[in-house]
Amino acid sequence: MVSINLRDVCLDYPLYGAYDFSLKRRLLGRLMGEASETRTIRAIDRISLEARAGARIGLAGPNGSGKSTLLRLIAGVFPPTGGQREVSGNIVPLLGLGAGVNLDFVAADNISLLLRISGRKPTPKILDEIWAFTELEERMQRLPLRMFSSGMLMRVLFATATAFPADILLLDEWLSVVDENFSAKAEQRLLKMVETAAIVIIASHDHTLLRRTCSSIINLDHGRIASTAQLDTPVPHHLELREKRA
Ligand SMILES: Nc1ncnc2c1ncn2[C@@H]1O[C@H](COP(=O)(O)OP(=O)(O)OP(=O)(O)O)[C@@H](O)[C@H]1O
Repeated sequence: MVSINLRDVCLDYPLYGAYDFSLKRRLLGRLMGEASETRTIRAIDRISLEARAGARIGLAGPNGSGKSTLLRLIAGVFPPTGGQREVSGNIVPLLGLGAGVNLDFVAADNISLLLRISGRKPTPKILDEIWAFTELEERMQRLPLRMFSSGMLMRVLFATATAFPADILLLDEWLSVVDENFSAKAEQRLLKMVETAAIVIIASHDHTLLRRTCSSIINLDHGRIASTAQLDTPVPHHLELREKRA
């Protein structure tokens, strides 16, 4: 059964020596037995959340309130520092351009790697289908991702992430970099995934988008749940994906 169960999860980002940029001082400090200064920032603070099939959850809250971090935590990109995370079902995380790729590897190898990470076998047929969806030149498959523009990179990542249906779809900022032609095609594919996914969680500053799309909205503040609003069942298919974030 598809489900997400978070119990009192916390996530601390380590800020290694963020306040001391002197390597010499840090090395000397270590030699002299000073306790190493690893400060942390608590991005998620004891959040509990349950979601079952059919859930459409919006994450709202000001900049830095923890929306992206919570999505990454659900996706398994970061293990929680504390609390428990139980997730059943395959996750498609559309979280951002950097997630999970090695810019020095060629595009084809990155695609294979991403497929393997999500438990899929990168057969030549699947690789061809993914590349066809990107509409990029054939030769670019053999170029390192470092040489791709952000729009091209977005195409590759989007085509790969959405090649298979999702049980759990996680959406953070996305699609705004891609040009109009690709965006329409991507939007169609994504709408289909939103329709068919058992659980969808969307982080956004756009309250109208969240109200139209979600059945509940969780407001985050300083990494905590400040409030949760239950909404009437949203009107389906009205997801405007070309939002720009504040
Ligand atoms: N890689 C990181 N290293 C250290 N701190 C981080 C990192 N990423 C985020 N943070 C901190 O974690 C907190 C939550 O950030 P997060 O990006 O999850 O917020 P957000 O609600 O998604 O913000 P926004 O609306 O601006 O995208 C912030 O205080 C931020 O500074």
